[in-house]
Amino acid sequence: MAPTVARSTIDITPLRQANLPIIFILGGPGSGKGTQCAKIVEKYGYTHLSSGDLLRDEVASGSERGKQLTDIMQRGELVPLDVVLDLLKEAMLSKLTSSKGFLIDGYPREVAQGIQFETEINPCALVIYFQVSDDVMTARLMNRGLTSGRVDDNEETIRKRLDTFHKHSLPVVEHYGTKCRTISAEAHPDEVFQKVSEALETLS
Ligand SMILES: Nc1ncnc2c1ncn2[C@@H]1O[C@H](COP(=O)(O)OP(=O)(O)O)[C@@H](O)[C@H]1O
Ligand SMILES: [Mg+2]
Repeated sequence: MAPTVARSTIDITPLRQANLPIIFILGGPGSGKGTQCAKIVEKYGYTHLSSGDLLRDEVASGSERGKQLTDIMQRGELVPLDVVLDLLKEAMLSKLTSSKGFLIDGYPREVAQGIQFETEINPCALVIYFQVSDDVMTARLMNRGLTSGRVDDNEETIRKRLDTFHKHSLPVVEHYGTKCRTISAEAHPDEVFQKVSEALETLS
């Protein structure tokens, strides 16, 4: 049964008109998206929006919408795409005046999400995909799970998240074709960031 989660109604005209660069950051769980985004924010002044963090914040807020999300996330499944898009729009609007652009981390999780985002907001300027083997992602997440307190950093849920990623998110990489830069991300974070910087500098 498809879960129902409340929608919001907000006017995003200012967001569309500002036309700031939008970069989708793709990669499996534990591929280093958060780590690299933090470095991009520091060097380039972009705003980092992690769909996972926005969802977790919404859950933590105790709102009705948050309660509806909790069960879905604990199962390692994807939440309804409209809800994630609402949260992203709200966050982007709130950062509009202070931002040089947006890093959309962990989104789109599936092709339909990307199409909906670009139709309702603006087309993305670039897509970066961090490529990491399942074994390395699993090891990193088990390690992160020791301290993260995240309900989904456990072996069972990690396996499901990897499956979900392969099934729904790899087609996104293909969908974006030459707009997507694939970066091998098993090396040290500084080495990975070197390649990220090169990709970003093709934008300006
Ligand atoms: N290049 C890297 N090499 C080794 N460990 C990394 C690297 N990038 C991230 N990590 C570690 O792997 C875990 C997952 O990274 P994170 O940035 O949270 O991934 P994601 O946001 O893609 O799920 C974290 O514990 C992080 O410190
Ligand atoms: Mg993350």
